[in-house]
Amino acid sequence: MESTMKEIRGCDAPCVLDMDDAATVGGGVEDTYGEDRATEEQLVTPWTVSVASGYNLLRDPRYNKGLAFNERERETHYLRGLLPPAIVSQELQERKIMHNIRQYQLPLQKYMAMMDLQEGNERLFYKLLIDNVEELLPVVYTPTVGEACQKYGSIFSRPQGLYISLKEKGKILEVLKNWPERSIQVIVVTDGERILGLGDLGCQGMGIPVGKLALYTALGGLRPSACLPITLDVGTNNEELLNDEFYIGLRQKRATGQEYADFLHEFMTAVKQNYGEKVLIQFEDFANHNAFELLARYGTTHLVFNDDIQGTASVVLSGLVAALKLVGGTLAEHTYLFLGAGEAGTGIAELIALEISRQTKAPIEECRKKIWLVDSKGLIVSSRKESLQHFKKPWAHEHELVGNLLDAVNTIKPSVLIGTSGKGQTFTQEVVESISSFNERPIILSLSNPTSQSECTAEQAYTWSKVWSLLSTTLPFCQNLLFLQLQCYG
Ligand SMILES: O=C([O-])CC(=O)C(=O)O
Ligand SMILES: [Mg+2]
Repeated sequence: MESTMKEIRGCDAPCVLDMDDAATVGGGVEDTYGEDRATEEQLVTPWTVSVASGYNLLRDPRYNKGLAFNERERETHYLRGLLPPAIVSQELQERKIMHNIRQYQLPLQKYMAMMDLQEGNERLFYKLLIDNVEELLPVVYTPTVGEACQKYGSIFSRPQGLYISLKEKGKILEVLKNWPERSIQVIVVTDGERILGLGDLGCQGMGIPVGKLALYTALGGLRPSACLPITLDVGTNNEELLNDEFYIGLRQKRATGQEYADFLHEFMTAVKQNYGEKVLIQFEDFANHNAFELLARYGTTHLVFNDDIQGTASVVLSGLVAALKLVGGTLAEHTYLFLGAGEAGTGIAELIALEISRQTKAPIEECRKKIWLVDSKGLIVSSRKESLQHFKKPWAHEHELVGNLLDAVNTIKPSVLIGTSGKGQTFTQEVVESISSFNERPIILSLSNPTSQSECTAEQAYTWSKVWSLLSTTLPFCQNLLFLQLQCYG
């Protein structure tokens, strides 16, 4: 200690840090943290254990209660004078904020108000979300979160979550240690390359892990402090963002190949080192070309889950099982046609096939034949097999080439039509009329989101089909299904 202090202070006589000594350095004001002794080379780290009180307590979202602090709390936590005299219960504060939020015309304004609340008074934020889930879920998550991510740079005020960029290569473990919480149970991580149906939003994808974890707390009961939203910034290929003066991420093209793999590997290793074996790492909104590979690569060494491949699939399968109670028949008796053969499409298709196989005891290869997928080049058929990405190959059945969705509907004659294409307005009137012409009760799931990317709206499907009992839903509107998904985590 003596020699360290001597070095730091650069004095000849032995120096020991004691209170008298501390009081004299820096001109009479006590140098509690040794700041006067810090040099460029050797910073002083003020390790302390502190109890939040007074001004700091009001600015700590985890403990702040706003005007709900009672007289006794105001006294014991040094809050006198820092708050106006009125004591306002949490219930009344909730009513006031809901009233204010309802005044906003634009969903994005409501989103910003909710994020402000999360950053200012976490308990009130979750109370609002839990008590008004139908109204606020589409604000905090899809569809509004999509627009928020697109404009994240412009609306950015305070950082949420942990940003790990290529600049932190070689130091990811240190970055994780900067996060204030130690007992993390769930990490939702994105690299921002496929944000909902909106594509590459780079670093601005942070809205997704933040929003999703807010739902896990509100609906799944996870402690907020156990949740860690992370965005890996490996660059972006979105030219508009690269040229946007308000963009908050690295201004470079995406890292690919070995550089990307090494960065991800460092991240995965550091997470396990810092939080242990049991931390759940949820991959969210990675592009197809990385999502399947990451899940396969880390499936045996880490507790991993890909929401877009596995989460959406479990929600949709539960939706179908519920729908069959209305529509009739077993899963095996239906024929499925997907528009979109990416993570969501192939993930759902595989889970349906697995469930049919479980129910009928038929081999999975046979069960897959009930399911057809259309991608941007048309129906996936065996003659296209060579050129298909690996995750599409199991769906290349024997059939002649079919170039578009309408022709595929007319030849395959599905009873279930599922949209996972990320392309808006692709379930056209003709498509809906066609499927309704040979099904008394077709099931139409238009899952792409946000709403601008939905294959059709529920209203369009009902209007065009003229079938009273048609079951139609779009992802932003099927919150009851999302709730089921959350229960799986909870
Ligand atoms: O968050 C959802 O429910 C849907 C989703 O993962 C996506 O579209 O990427
Ligand atoms: Mg997703």
